[in-house]
Amino acid sequence: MSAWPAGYGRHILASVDSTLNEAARLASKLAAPTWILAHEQTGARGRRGRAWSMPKGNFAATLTMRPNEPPAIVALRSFVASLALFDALVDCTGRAEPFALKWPNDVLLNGGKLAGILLESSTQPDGTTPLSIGIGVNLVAAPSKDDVEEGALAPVDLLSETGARVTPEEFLELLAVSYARWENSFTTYGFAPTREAWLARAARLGEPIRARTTNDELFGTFETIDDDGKLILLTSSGRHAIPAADVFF
Ligand SMILES: O=C(O)CCCC[C@@H]1SC[C@@H]2NC(=O)N[C@@H]21
Repeated sequence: MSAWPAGYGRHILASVDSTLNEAARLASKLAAPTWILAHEQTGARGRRGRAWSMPKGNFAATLTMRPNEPPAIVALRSFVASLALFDALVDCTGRAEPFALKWPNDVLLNGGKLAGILLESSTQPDGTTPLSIGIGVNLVAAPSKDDVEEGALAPVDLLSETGARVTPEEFLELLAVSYARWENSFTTYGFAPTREAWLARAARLGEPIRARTTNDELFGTFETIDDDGKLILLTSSGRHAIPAADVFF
C-alpha cells in the first residue's frame, strides 16, 4: 500500500450528510488540502441537483483545497481528478483496459458508470476560489438502475465487474497518492499534459454522441476537448464548443 502524500490532510467520518457539505463547513479552518471520507452519507448529491445513492462499502470523499488561480483554471481540476481516479482503479485491479473517462467527469468500467465527480467552488471576496471535489465510486455495489435517469449508462460496481475487493480507506490512500501526482503535473506544466492524458483514456472519442445542455440537444462527433476542457462536437451545423452538458452514447 502506498504512503499518504505529503502536504495533504485527511478526515474519516462514520456518517455525514454529504462530504461536500462537510468540506464547506470545514474549508475556512483547513490550511492544507484535505480529504474528507465518509462511510455513510445521508444526503449525498450528484451533478445537476440529482441525488447520489451510496450503498454501504462504496467510496465517498471530498478533497477540499484553496488553489490561488482564476475560476476557469480551478475548474480544470475535474480532469485532474478523473485521471487520478483512473490510476487508482488501475492500481486496484492491475488492469487499464476496462476503464474509460466520460466527459465531463465520469469513470466507466466495461461501459457502465462506476464513478462520478462533482466540483463545487465559489470565489471569495479575497479573490481565492476554494474548491471541493466530491468523488463517489461504486466499490462493492451499484445503485439500482431505477435510480438513474432514462438514457443514462447503467451503474456498475468494481467488485462485481473485476473481483477486486477494496475498502474505502484503502481506495482513499491510492486515490490521494495518484491525485497528488496529477495535481503536481497540472500546477507545474499546466493543462496540456492533463488534457493529452485525459484524451488518451476518453470514451467514444471520434464517435457519435449526444450532448444535452440546459437549452439544447446536439448530436455529432466527439472530436476532442479544447484547452479550456470544453467538449468539441462536430455537428451538421458546424463545430460547437460545449462548456457543460450531459452526454449520452
Ligand atoms: O453525479 C455525479 O456523477 C457526481 C456524483 C458525486 C458523488 C460524490 S460522493 C462524495 C461527494 N459527496 C456528495 O454529496 N457528492 C459527492
